[in-house]
Amino acid sequence: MANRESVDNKFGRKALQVQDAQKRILAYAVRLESETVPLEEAQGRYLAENIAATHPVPAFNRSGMDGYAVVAADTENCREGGTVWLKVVDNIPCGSVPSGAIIPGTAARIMTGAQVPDGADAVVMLEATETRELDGIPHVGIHKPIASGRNITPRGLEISEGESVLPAGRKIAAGDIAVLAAFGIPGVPVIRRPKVAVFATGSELLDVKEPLQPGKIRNSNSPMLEALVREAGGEPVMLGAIADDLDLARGKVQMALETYDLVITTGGVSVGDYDIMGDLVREEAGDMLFNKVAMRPGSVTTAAVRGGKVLLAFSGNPGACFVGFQLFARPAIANMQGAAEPFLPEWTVILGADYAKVNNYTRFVRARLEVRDGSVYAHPAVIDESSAMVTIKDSDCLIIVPPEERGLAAGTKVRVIRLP
Ligand SMILES: Nc1nc2c(c(=O)[nH]1)N[C@H]1C(S)=C(S)[C@@H](COP(=O)(O)OP(=O)(O)OC[C@H]3O[C@@H](n4cnc5c(N)ncnc54)[C@H](O)[C@@H]3O)O[C@H]1N2
Ligand code: MOO
Ligand SMILES: [Mg+2]
Repeated sequence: MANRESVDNKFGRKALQVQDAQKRILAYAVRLESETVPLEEAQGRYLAENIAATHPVPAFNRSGMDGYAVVAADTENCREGGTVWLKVVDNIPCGSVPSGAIIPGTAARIMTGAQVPDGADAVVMLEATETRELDGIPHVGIHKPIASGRNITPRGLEISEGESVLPAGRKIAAGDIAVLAAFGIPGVPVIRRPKVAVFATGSELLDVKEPLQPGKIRNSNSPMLEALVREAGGEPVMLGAIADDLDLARGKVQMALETYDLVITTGGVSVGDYDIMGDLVREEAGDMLFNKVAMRPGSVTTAAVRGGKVLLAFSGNPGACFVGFQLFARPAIANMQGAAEPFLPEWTVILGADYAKVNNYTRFVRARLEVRDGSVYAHPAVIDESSAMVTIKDSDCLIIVPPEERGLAAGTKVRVIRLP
């Protein structure tokens, strides 16, 4: 009788919608602690705190040209084609400060990026000037009037002191690095990378170094997951592959959940005789978040929580494992790093070829994006089965095919998840 019940339980899975499954995971895959990393190691990390400008940018009125800082009103007098001669009273290379203010009738030679002296309100570029000495004193000749403000970037134009510039949860890219450097932040507060344990189950699995044997395959999912974890900002901890043995898997899962922040497995989540991961999660039903999702591939994706840690058990089928990672593990790893937006971006694009498969579950079809005549097309992979491995490498998006569709014609607008 007990046996009968467990069989019913195994087959009678209730499918959750993808978004509900994601919500359940994110409720447990929460932000980790922060740490400080050197600026040169901050790229790709997520900011732990809001960063405010420590000074205005620019911090002083800055010359945008090599030339002469002048009082613009002085140049009015050359409107009729004449030349105005101004006494050069200062020389301001970049990195220096003016020795005094500019008064009408005087000018300062100034280089791009240097601080504009008080009193000056325009910089005339060198090419529009001539120089000569009058009574042994250098003078600059200007032939055309210049408007007040020309070639000067005023203090605080880009940002004022104290203004918020980088919000917490932002993924640090090159432009952010520039901002952090400019504001003198050599140690950047970021959320630590989650340690993500990965192991595969399957008595058919060989290591990459082993020769192929009859009936066996090399474990390609583990190295793929390792790369995906790293791409998502996690620190992969590779725990190898184990045979389809329930006790072995139980021990491994327990150790991994105690030691690491997140555990990902691949294989053995369906209803087959050796699908031990499914059995393992069902053993302690209270911990299960779900064991079926209304999606293809990866409908058998299973998730559990133990001691506050999340276990994501993906299908062994490579396509399902890949899609499962993108939909569930990537947002979990991003959320644990405090990402403001843990989900991959969705775009609306044009379907590049007919897609005839119909399904009562939402399909996530691996596809390749192409820009043609300024429009973006998504071309579904010819072989997109859950079990197909080789075409994963050709996909840079997943087309979302809703369940009610009766097949989609080329030219239809479709939503895609843009892969990194
Ligand atoms: N009677 C039913 N059979 C199956 C169902 C079902 O609902 N009823 N679901 C099918 C679907 S859908 C999928 S997806 C798979 C899920 O299989 P498992 O998650 O149990 O994975 P395995 O049985 O371990 O392996 C499936 C397939 O993938 C290969 N594999 C496994 N691990 C790896 C790895 N690390 N690297 C590369 N390839 C791997 C394995 O050799 C199998 O070919 O179940 C269907 N069956
Ligand atoms: O879970 Mo399976 O991948 O739907 O084909
Ligand atoms: Mg199986």
